[in-house]
Amino acid sequence: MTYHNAINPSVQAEGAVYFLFGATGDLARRKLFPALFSLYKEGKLSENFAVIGLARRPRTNEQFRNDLYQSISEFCRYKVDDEQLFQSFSKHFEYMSLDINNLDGFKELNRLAESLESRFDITGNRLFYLALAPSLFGSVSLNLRDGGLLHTDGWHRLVIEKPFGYDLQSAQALNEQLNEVFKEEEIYRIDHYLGKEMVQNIQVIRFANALFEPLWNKDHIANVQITLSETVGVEDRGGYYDKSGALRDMGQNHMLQMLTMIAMEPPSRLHGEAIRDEKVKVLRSLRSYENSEEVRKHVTRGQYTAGQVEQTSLPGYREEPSVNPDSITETYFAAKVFVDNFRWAGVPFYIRTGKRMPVKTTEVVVEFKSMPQNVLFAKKQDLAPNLLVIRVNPIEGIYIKVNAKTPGSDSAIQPVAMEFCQSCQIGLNTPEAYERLIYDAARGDATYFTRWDEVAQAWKFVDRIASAWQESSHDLMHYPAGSWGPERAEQLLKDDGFHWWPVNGQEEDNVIWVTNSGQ
Ligand SMILES: NC(=O)C1=CN([C@@H]2O[C@H](COP(=O)(O)OP(=O)(O)OC[C@H]3O[C@@H](n4cnc5c(N)ncnc54)[C@H](OP(=O)(O)O)[C@@H]3O)[C@@H](O)[C@H]2O)C=CC1
Ligand SMILES: O=C1O[C@H](COP(=O)(O)O)[C@@H](O)[C@H](O)[C@H]1O
Repeated sequence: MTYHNAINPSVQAEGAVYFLFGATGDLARRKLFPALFSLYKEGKLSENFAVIGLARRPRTNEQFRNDLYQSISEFCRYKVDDEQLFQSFSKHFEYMSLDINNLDGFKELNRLAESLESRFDITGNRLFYLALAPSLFGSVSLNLRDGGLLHTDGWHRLVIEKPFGYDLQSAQALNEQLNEVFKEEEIYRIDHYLGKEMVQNIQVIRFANALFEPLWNKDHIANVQITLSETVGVEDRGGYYDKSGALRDMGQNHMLQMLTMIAMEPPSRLHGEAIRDEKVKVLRSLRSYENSEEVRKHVTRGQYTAGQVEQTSLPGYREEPSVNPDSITETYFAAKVFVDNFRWAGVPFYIRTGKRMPVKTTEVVVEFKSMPQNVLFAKKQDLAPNLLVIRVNPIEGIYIKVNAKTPGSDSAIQPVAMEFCQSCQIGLNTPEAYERLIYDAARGDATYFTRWDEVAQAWKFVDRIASAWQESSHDLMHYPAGSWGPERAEQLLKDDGFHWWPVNGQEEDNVIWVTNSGQ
């Protein structure tokens, strides 16, 4: 079963020129070059492709290909052990120094693209990847049009990075700018979490298992917990992050997108648009907090102070060199969210994300409602609820927690966690999110990119919280680096009789593990 646009997953992407704006930047180096190399190595790129790296600083083609080599050696999941393979890959790469405000430069770029199209037998398909600050997106698209780069017979696609705006209003303005040049179906808005193996697997786990789907509703599910914790701090990204904060950086996009994957209805057809239609319905059903008091009741925010992670002493957020020393930006938030539809009425979705947490992990815990107390269990032992845990990162896999008789005892009951650890499989080398997403964009499959109406709905929800926070910062809590965030975030669940389940293998002592991980 596939949820792609009926595209054969084994096909090669059509020939195209990839215009990589921001080719000297961090994203290109750490993610995009390695992703292109993996696709090439796996035969997913045909020989009819060319990549033009674009940025202001001067680089010869030789220097650029050297950068490419360094980046792949350091960050790619495949080793560059075959020199001949790298040579045949890198000959598709050229570099041009271009300031995106220089229209004449775009005309020259068009000439370079035409010559590469003729050299590599490419029929006019052009993919423009903007690994640039979002403030440059509008100018680039206008100059692509005015520089004549869209006058070819093939398709034209624009891939853009996050963040898509700062709030609904700025996102709308950006979208209007892009729409002057590109149609919605030509715009591919990246949310790299949608390219992650286990995020895509959520649909299969849900819709391909009779064990789960019939129970996937308010009658059987007590709550859902989504955790995206990071050990890293803000480091040198303060210029961006201090204006953004955790809510905009992770909440508006990755967290709400994961929530939609958990909460959406089955799509009516196996088609990308049908899936995106269902996701946007979830976003429309999010209960908007009525006033600032409601926001404060349901959402907790925090900022890290100095502390320790893995025995290393770390500075507080305000001591980071790239951050304003009086900053009130949140590096953590946790929220209780409701999806007001028939399926989910009354079920809390608890979401949390933070920097400088004790572990790096992305996990979804689905907690099922408890069984009624049963006379069979004479000792009146509390039964642990069943859990389905979807592990997205760093371990990829799932486990379910059930109750079973403690071996050898008369009636004692013990939780048993049965795990399928996908990333522990020997020889399994899961594709990186960016590989899937570049490959999908090259094949015209926008399923795992965010559509404008999804982005707009997500901003509506987030703007309500952000505007309440703007009124006063007295609810900003502090937490030491290396902790799980403010105590108030625990209370959010305690008030409802729940608690955050331990993540990332930090399970309770009394659980029996049955796992394929070999541990
Ligand atoms: N880095 C990451 O892990 C992630 C990044 N992103 C997003 O990706 C985008 C790029 O991020 P990142 O690579 O980290 O940023 P960097 O600051 O590392 O790179 C920015 C790039 O833009 C180029 N550039 C800047 N101004 C111009 C201009 N006027 N004309 C032409 N090129 C220009 C720079 O090159 P030069 O100075 O030579 O012109 C450089 O190549 C951002 O939107 C970011 O939010 C999203 C998720 C993760
Ligand atoms: O988009 C972003 O994501 C990263 C975390 O991504 P992951 O794939 O490593 O989980 C986060 O560090 C960054 O602040 C944010 O902009």
